[in-house]
Amino acid sequence: MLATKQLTFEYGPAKQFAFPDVYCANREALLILGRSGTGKTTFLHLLALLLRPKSGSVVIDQTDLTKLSAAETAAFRAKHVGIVYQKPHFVSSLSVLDNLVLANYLANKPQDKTLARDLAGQLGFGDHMAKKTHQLSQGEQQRVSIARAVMNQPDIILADEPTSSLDDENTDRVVKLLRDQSERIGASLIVVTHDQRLKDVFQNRIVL
Ligand SMILES: Nc1ncnc2c1ncn2[C@@H]1O[C@H](COP(=O)(O)OP(=O)(O)OP(=O)(O)O)[C@@H](O)[C@H]1O
Repeated sequence: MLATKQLTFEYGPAKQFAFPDVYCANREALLILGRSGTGKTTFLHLLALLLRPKSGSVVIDQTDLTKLSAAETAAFRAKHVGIVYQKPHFVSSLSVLDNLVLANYLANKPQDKTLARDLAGQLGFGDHMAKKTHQLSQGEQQRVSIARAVMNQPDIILADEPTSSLDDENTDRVVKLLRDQSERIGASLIVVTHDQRLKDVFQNRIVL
């Protein structure tokens, strides 16, 4: 479960945000729609406490992230939150497999290569595990990002514009993968996007 209350943030006096309260129960999905520049990435980064709000709270299950220290927040995030970034961030010197198990390492969990291979099979990049991530197509990298986001069976999956550069067929595929994976592990799924194609796929949605 993720719930926010009265979240505000500013990059400076000229760029201030007051975000609507959101609630997403376990196993549910929430779509946050907004045009370019309305603050979607900023909001998603606040949900993960990658940015610290000026005021307000972000509660995941029983924990108010805004009450944690920076070190506690990083540890909590690594264990409980899976993030699919707008642009995938990988360690370029590592293989696809090692990028996946790195998520376990960062969460202080045993490296689960069996799960990594299972996910790669389900998401259709099983043949690429020994390659470096830059040797994969953009769509393949996106699927690796989704796999990495679920490697620690997180309580919350946050996805930033996961379909913006994809054609209709791959958009359907990526949305299905995100929903299947989050349902499989019982996580809450929150997607921020300007992609109007997604608005009919998600029952719960808010507009920024
Ligand atoms: N580090 C920063 N410093 C100052 N302003 C910023 C910073 N990051 C973002 N902004 C501004 O805040 C606003 C919201 O940015 P954000 O990236 O959250 O929007 P977005 O809705 O995700 O946009 P897009 O759909 O184009 O990715 C924009 O006007 C942007 O220029």
